[in-house]
Amino acid sequence: MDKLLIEGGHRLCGEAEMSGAKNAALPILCAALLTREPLTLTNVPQLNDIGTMLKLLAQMGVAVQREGSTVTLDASGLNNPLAPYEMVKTMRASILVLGPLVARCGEARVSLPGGCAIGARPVDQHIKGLTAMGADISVEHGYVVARTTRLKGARLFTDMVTVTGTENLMMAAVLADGETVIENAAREPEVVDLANCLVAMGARISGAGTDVIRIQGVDRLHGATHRIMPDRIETGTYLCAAAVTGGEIRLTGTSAGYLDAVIDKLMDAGCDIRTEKSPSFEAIVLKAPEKLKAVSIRTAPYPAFPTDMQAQFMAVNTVAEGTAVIRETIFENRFMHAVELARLGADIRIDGNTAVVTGVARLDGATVMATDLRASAGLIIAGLVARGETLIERIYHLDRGYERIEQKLTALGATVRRVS
Ligand SMILES: CC(=O)N[C@H]1[C@@H](OP(=O)(O)OP(=O)(O)OC[C@H]2O[C@@H](n3ccc(=O)[nH]c3=O)[C@H](O)[C@@H]2O)O[C@H](CO)[C@@H](O)[C@@H]1O
Ligand SMILES: C=C(OP(=O)(O)O)C(=O)O
Repeated sequence: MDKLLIEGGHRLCGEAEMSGAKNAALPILCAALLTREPLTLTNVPQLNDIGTMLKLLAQMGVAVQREGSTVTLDASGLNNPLAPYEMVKTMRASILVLGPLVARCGEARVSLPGGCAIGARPVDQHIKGLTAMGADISVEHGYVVARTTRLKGARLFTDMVTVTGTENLMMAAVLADGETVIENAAREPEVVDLANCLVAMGARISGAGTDVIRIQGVDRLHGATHRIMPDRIETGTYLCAAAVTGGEIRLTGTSAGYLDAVIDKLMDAGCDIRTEKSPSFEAIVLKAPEKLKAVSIRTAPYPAFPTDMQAQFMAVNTVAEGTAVIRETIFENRFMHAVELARLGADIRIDGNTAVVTGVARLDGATVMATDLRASAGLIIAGLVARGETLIERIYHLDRGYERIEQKLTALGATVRRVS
């Protein structure tokens, strides 16, 4: 099993290009199931989750062509509306085939998904919404089994803000009969990116990016070409890595507009951040202070601070001046990186969904274990600033969500090596 060996203490300086967003690309790949015509996507990141999703779609009968970061999907031959456990056990986003399959085929058999073990992560809201639209759904032997004639538009209210729930229901609604209104919808930029792609395919959607999304069902969608939005979590991760090492970096291929909450906190920590913008280009430039100040955060749905950046900020706070309080309100088991950070000498106290992090003068390299995707990112950030060598085990999590991370970090001046 691959491990990552980091020699800490090098400032990150220079330029890195950010990739397309995993959490936008995954739902948008599933949108290809909604049409018989080809969907071409550009800026698709090369990640294990993307590979898994493409295999899943291919075994359903979708023709997949991939050339670098461009993927073309042709679902005219869709003939097997099944998502088997073996293919979906590593990936939460596999549940996103459910809505499109029910809408297009009138049936689906989708294994309950796996993904990061950061909480129970039920899919009851997806099921509740599809049921309200007329699907007959049962859970049998670990599979969601759905059947319907044509879905009917409905007024849907999710009990909590759910990102993939909103995406699944929006994809189901685009081919439903009549109007669907999703209330309490997720406002994440990835939901908006999916809506933009669906609109390019002929869907009628308004309100994406607000908490009420309206969808007028159409009889069919057509092919389109769509560019996947930049990965705001990858961007935030590199900003934290530069901040913690006292570095100065310029990130291209990304956009500050999706990162207000994260950039605000880094500025509170003392970083100097500016954006360079022209109609066709945007870059974010960060210069770290001599000494970072502790910053408290509370995770919540967009536009508030993202849970997917919580581990990285915990790592930043371990060496900042002062004490930070970190509240995780989205996932009940997303502090697993704390005990691993403690191995490096971090001072962290956990009480329920709250972590109190008191900055220490320095971290010391040690062997640690990555427990999920963003925990891995948090450990890398800590390893970059720790004295000596840090060995991170189980980095397969990392390969689900960060494209060419060793190359990008190395180009910025880090000493990072993958070892078996
Ligand atoms: C592939 C993808 O886009 N993953 C992102 C997505 O995950 P994902 O879409 O799985 O996360 P949700 O927004 O659905 O989860 C939010 C909360 O709602 C709960 N819930 C959700 C659905 C449901 O039917 N029932 C229920 O109880 C979850 O357990 C969690 O506590 O949004 C999360 C929150 O921003 C991010 O951390 C993930 O990176
Ligand atoms: C939790 C994440 O991914 P997933 O929802 O795919 O498990 C993430 O991207 O941080």
